[in-house]
Amino acid sequence: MEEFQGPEPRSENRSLEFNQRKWWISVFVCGFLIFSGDSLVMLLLNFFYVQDNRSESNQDRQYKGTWTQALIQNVAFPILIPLFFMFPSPKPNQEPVSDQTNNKRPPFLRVVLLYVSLGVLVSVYSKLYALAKLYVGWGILVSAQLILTSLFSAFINRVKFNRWIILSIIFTLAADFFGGPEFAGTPDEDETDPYDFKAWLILIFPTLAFSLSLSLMQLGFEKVLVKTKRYGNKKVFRMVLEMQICVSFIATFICLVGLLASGEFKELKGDSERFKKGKTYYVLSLLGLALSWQVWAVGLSGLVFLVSGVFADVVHMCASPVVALFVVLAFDFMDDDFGWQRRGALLGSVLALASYFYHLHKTKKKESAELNKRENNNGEV
Ligand SMILES: Nc1nc2[nH]cnc2c(=O)[nH]1
Repeated sequence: MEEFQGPEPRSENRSLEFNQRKWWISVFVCGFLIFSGDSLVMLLLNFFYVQDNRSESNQDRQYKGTWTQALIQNVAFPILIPLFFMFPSPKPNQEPVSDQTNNKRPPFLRVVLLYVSLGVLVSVYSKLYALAKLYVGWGILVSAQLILTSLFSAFINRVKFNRWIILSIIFTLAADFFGGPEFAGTPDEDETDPYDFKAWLILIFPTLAFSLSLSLMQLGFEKVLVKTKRYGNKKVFRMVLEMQICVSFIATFICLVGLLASGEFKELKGDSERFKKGKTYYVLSLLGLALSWQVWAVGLSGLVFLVSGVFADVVHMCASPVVALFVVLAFDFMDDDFGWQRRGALLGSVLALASYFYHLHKTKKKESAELNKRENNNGEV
């Protein structure tokens, strides 16, 4: 799972210890990025929708502006380019490409195919997430996302589920269901018909695309990117930034085409003029949103790379009660408080994370014990 393999048998133990420490730090940093990204995005989204006066608009207009939001979710990827060059890259593997893989398709084509598929999935979930959030049913359905991620991970990534992971998933589902933050974009009067097939598709497709993208990302790191010559058959963090930049580039392109083709770009001027705090704040809030989405996305792909898609989704969903707390503190929404239900959800998040971390701790300990055993056996020979 990690990027570094100590070559000398004698120093293998110390190298493993060092790598594990580095790995734990990376996991905590990525987790922090997800929590920060989730919180900043929700605070800024609420600010945006409050300033945009949605509740006073007609129902039809309340569901607009979703291509813009989808574009904002992906467009700030260029800020990652300098970071990409700062991260070290291993020496490229000099072996001929055909020796590295039995697959007939050359690695370069597989990488392009991976990024294009992920770019399409990300654009689909960005657009539909922006739209689905405006439906009341979203709060109920978003929990299903983790179940889908688990199913995809079991079938596509062959992830094995033990009792600690299952316990973590159950606590996460409860935390997300009861601890979700208030969202100012939801129309006051929901007119969606429970039998409206289109509304169900709008709610189901972003969860499907999001869950599938996590599994595909994990598959990409483990089976495609490690096989490219550039990374010399190693897993390095640079891959996370490369994937994020390339996938966001494709998703940005698709969202831009959507924005132009739908004619939504014509509404931007009116939107900025209607913004209660004025045009400058309109631009600043979109800029802040775009940067926060990148913070979130790097944390998310980082955890997929370091652990798995399921773990990344668990951490993302466990952030809900914390985000709800920040929203309660920052806004004065009617009937929005941090009551016993949300406190319980926060406890659920803590237990979910504790359970998954305990599983990871046990896995790492087992790795060290196995190495010790191997070294002892070698010493005896
Ligand atoms: N579908 C989906 N899209 C997202 N975009 C950001 N967060 C989410 C999420 O939880 N689900």
